[in-house]
Amino acid sequence: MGLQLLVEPLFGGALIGRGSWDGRLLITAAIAVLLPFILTYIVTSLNASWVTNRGNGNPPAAPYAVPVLGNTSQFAYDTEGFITRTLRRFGSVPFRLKVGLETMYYIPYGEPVQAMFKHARDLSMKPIIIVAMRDQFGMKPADVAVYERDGSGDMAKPLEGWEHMDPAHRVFYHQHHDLNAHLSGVALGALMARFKANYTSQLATTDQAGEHWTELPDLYSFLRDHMFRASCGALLGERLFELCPDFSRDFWEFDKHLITYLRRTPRWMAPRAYAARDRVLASMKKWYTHARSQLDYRDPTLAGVEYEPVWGARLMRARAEKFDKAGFSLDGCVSMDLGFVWAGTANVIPATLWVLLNVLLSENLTGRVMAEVEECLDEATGLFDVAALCGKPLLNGLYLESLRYCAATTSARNPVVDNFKLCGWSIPRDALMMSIVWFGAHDPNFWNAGRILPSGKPEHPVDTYWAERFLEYPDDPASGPVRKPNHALYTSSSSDIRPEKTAQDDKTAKPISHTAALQGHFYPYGGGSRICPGRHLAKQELLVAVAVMMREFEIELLDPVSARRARPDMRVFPTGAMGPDRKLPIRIRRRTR
Ligand code: HEM
Repeated sequence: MGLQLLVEPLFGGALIGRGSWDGRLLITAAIAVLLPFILTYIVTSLNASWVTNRGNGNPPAAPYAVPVLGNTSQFAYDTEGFITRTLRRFGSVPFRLKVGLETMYYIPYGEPVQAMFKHARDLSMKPIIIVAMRDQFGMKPADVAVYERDGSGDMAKPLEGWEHMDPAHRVFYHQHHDLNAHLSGVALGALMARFKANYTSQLATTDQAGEHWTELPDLYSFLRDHMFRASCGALLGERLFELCPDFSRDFWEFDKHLITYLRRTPRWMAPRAYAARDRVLASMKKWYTHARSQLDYRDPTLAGVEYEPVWGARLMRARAEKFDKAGFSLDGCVSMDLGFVWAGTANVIPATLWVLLNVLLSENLTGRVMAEVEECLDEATGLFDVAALCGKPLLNGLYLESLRYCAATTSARNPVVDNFKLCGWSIPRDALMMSIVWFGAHDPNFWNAGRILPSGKPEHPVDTYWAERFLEYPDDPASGPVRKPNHALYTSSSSDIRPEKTAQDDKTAKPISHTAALQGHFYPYGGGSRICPGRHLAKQELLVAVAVMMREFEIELLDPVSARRARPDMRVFPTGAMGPDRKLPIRIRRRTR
């Protein structure tokens, strides 16, 4: 009877009701076709429950219905829905996924992901970096082999058994070291100063906006193109855009197709996607060839020079030298640096959009943001003081909420030791472990979602952007990012909650983002010793980008109803921070001062 209920909607109740021979034959055929899937699902579900209750050993496998394919199609084509459902089933128990011919281990938010970040010494990022280089950035097999050869880890001391490896071949270590050294301290200050100067001068001189209102088709494209140019100019130098004027257009076309590359869609099925990647790689190659022909990165007069226009940041010279010594081909170097440009821009720019959009959507927020921003302007230079911006409570809150709202970044590791244990579960050596920040960042039971409305629904559900979510206001016990157990705090009858905060309130607010408070629910930059090396740059760029945009222009959304409905574009989930799912037409004019 159960099976009949299942096949009826598929094969037509009328036919079955008639009781004809044809109908019965069809039912029998349908049962014969579906039975293996149903049985597979039942067996894998029972097994999952049994292993989960056992509480140790190899983590349970997520149930599936299709024998050989396992979870492949759900994971590849409905990642968000599938992982949400599976997390509901397993709670904080890590689980196995059968994707393609590989097994991966999904690490839930909370305690398990914190444990993963803590065990840096026993874990590596090698497999995921190789996958990204090969599938995303088009690295060829000979160059992938340079990566594969290195099992020495990314710490200064090589892993056991790798002590005698040629130090020049330790690509993971050099990359990790150079990124951390050149994206912090003095180098970060120099990078940021260039970003700020580039971006401020671009916005001051753009002919897309003047003293009269001009309509533009999309706020995101406007922001994206200026931020991208300023950021790439600061990192790779101004020659890049002189040599490749279409670099920005080609890059974002490439970025749009990222999910296609990650799904390993064959080239013949997605020729436009691969053509876009070919174009952006060709541009990077042109720049690389030019830089090599113009300036020897070993030139002793360049030592200590943070920036020159040919190679850009000192980091780029350091990378080129290490890549050459490791044995990468020119194409290999190009893929490496396309990866770096992508990491350096493709998350921070969408994250900036959500701050800007939400500020523009609310008069109250616009006023409060302008109040903070004005206090950070250095009148003498006409430029913003980055440290002052980073210290402003509301701006911090907007930045954090934006990452919570739009980031679907992945942290992946694999054990490099036998018998690796995570919260009591055994993960085999070399197995791929992964965790996506989105799920913890959207857990409705964890985050403060504001007051409970008379309808019983929260005022600021986790799938909406709430400017004050990360802020703790001393006179508002219902504030702060984590939902408190005292339900009465959030009921709308609680008269001491003022619906709208003021600039004065913001001065007293404290942004809360430390790991202990957020209990493994918020890791947009990953964590542990392999946390994103560009996180400081990202935060500073985002705040400067918003401040300069708000100070330079008056911007009005032409269709605020549609803009209010804009959500992260889930079609690209989980490739990183997601931009909006629609165009955001605006009118814009320069502020008169
Ligand atoms: C909002 C912006 C950003 C987000 C959300 C983000 C997120 C991440 C995440 C999740 C990782 C993996 C970390 C882990 O597995 O624990 C990562 C790695 C990385 N990020 Fe970022 N990132 C951002 C901005 C930047 C910027 C501005 C740069 C550089 C200019 C950058 C450069 C990198 C690099 C090079 C890696 C790989 C590190 C390695 O190989 O060890 N990121 N990022």
